[in-house]
Amino acid sequence: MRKKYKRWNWKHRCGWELPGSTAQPIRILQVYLLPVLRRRSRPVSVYSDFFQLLCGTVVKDGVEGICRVWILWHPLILLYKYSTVEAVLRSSTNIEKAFQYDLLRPWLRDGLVTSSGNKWKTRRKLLTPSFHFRILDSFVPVFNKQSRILLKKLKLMDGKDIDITSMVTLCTLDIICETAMGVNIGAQTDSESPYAKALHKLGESFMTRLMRPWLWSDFIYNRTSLSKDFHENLLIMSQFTKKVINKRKNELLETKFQSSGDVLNFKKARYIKRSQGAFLDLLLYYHNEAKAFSEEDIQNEVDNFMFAGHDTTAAGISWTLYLIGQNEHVQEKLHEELYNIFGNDTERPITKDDVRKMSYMECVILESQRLYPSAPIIARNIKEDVYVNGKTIPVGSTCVIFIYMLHRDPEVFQNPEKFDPDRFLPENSLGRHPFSFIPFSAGPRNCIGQKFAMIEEKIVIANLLRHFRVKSPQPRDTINLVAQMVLRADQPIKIKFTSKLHAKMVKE
Ligand code: HEM
Repeated sequence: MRKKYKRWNWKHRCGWELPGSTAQPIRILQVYLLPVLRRRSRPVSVYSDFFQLLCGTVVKDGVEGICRVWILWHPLILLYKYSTVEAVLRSSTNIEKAFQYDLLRPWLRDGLVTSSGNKWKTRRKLLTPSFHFRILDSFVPVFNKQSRILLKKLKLMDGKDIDITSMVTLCTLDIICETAMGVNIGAQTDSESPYAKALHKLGESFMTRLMRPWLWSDFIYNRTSLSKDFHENLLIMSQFTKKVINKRKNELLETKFQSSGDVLNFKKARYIKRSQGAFLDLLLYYHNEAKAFSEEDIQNEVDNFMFAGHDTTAAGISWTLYLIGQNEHVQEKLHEELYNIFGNDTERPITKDDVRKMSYMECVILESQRLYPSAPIIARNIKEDVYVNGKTIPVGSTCVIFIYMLHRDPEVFQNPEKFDPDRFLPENSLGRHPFSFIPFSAGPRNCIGQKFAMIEEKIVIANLLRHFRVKSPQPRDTINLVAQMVLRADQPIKIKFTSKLHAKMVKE
């Protein structure tokens, strides 16, 4: 008991010593908690106010990249400069996710996103080969196929303002289902897909709970209708993944028995070389041959890929298209790059070599991730004291890596609000600190899917720009941001797609 008190006292003393404002809890109450309790405003606008409050607090009260915020009795330490961020992310001890991630546990269980300690280390080592470049290359046809379905749908809406995020999300969902599980759920063509709906609702329920601290207690939450809905959707989702896993397992076992020569040579490399739904196949290899994964473990990891791998890329693609539609000269340069690769051929599927040639496209995607990082905030539970700029961040506190503000550090990115993809040209990136731009996080717990995401984004955007010119009618300063599971706008992002042929005729 005394030990616990001492630790509590130490944490609070350190909390008070770190830069921050004493008036801040009152602002949180005013801006966030009371409106949510009174239910007077749309939740999304309250979340947006809260996000702005956090950004404002950091600017006003933070010192040298650290800002302490009290959430009730718990100090939250916001870090937003490369020097402070590096101290936490580089550590091999401070790899445990913050307690807020525990709210995801009923969904993600002990998968890669939420696990910690030795379990996480072993899993990460086993799963890294799933993102081998050969496997990623084998996904290129899926990226092409699904982005062409999106293209066809957009062609039917030529010249109209379209809510881009919802359409792109269905496309990236189809992509992750096909690449992670080897099944096409056809979410783009069947808007009633029960799996897609359940996944979407799970995300919403999680956010609703996260933003209401009184629901963090299981005792209270389990008595609400929100929890009932959450568990109903969870059941739909897990039944679906279970079915897919069993089917694929039986298929692989059958192939194995048919060609008995393979049984003895059932090596990982062969699996990687042959697999179609590679993530699942590799997991099944670990299950069948190496006995390293139970069926439940496989399901956990598939659910984790589904969670981490589609909203993030959808946000990335949507914000990039939005920014392209706002910047005519950037769009011009992109069209030129695509013309140099494909000429006038708009139909040929994109190959892995084409992807490597899209160097300006890469700068555009990275600059979009700088301004609108899909994951604007991540958090760690501090397991070992961290010393930064002569200050101590004590064991037991929660560190928030504020990626959104980190990417706006004027000492690193001059005129930070300006959209300027040239910042990422090799000559302009020289000497930039590696922790000053981290859309995929950094250090041992960085994003395992970052190469996957970059290839996917390039192919989807390129396939659209080979056919369309894009225009974004909403100016940037009219869009408020909301940090939900990914960074979103508080209103649908509209984009007008005009087929190039049509655009040319209008010009003439
Ligand atoms: C633009 C797209 C993406 C962005 C910006 C992104 C960003 C991130 C970030 C910031 C983290 C660290 C999260 C944390 O510390 O809490 C992360 C982790 C992770 N991401 Fe991504 N991600 C993207 C796409 C993907 C894709 C496509 C996949 C899978 C196919 C994926 C799988 C994962 C997994 C499994 C983790 C947990 C890794 C670990 O803890 O070892 N991500 N991602």
